Amino acid sequence: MPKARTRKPAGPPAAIEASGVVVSFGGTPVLNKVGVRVEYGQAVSLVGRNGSGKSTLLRCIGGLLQPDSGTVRVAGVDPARTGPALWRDVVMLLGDEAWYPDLTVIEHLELLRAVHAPVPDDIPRPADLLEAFGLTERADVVPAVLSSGQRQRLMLATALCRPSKVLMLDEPEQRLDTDIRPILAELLAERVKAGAALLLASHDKTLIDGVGARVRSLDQVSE
Ligand SMILES: Nc1ncnc2c1ncn2[C@@H]1O[C@H](COP(=O)(O)OP(=O)(O)OP(=O)(O)O)[C@@H](O)[C@H]1O
Repeated sequence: MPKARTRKPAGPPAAIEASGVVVSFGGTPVLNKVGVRVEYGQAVSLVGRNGSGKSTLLRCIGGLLQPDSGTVRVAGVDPARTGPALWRDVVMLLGDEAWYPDLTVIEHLELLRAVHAPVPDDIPRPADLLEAFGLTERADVVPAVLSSGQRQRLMLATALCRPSKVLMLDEPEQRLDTDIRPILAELLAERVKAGAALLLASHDKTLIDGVGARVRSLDQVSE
């Protein structure tokens, strides 16, 4: 009698898994069967020339864009079809800024911490994050009066002041002075060390090396 084939039990789902992703805009292909996988405790950076589809892939993984075909899973679920429970553990900085015009810089961080309470001790406190990002002097102003680089720093502080298991950041180094980049890398590396999955779209060597990211090129797959 033939032996019954034993199937290897499936392990826990990856933090991020995209496979065979196809996206076209107006008939022009942008992503042609692209995939990426990020485990918890890992960092991956998407690289590729301008227009190679890095932001488009991030938007698919963030559930903001439905691919023409292919599979996207975040923590094992389809991000386009899931409820709020998944998003509580996910930080996405995909380019769109959104502020409460009547809340100060530090109040934005305090609000996020209150929503995510109880916040574990390994998550940096608002005052420490403002200091790390050089915003201490700006703690009590509203975002509208910040420079664009200061708003980018605040955006990053909001991403890091709350617990998360998955972080997706599109060019987080944009508009940052070079002296802030190693600080950002260190803060992100701490999150990865604590078990979070980090998916970047970035060519910044300080950031890629600082977080120990594996590089995933989108050029190779589109050529
Ligand atoms: N909503 C849209 N409608 C039409 N075309 C789009 C749309 N979004 C992106 N594209 C096109 O898809 C291609 C990939 O864009 P995407 O922003 O994903 O590239 P990228 O690799 O992130 O580029 P960059 O390095 O310049 O940030 C580009 O040609 C862009 O013009």
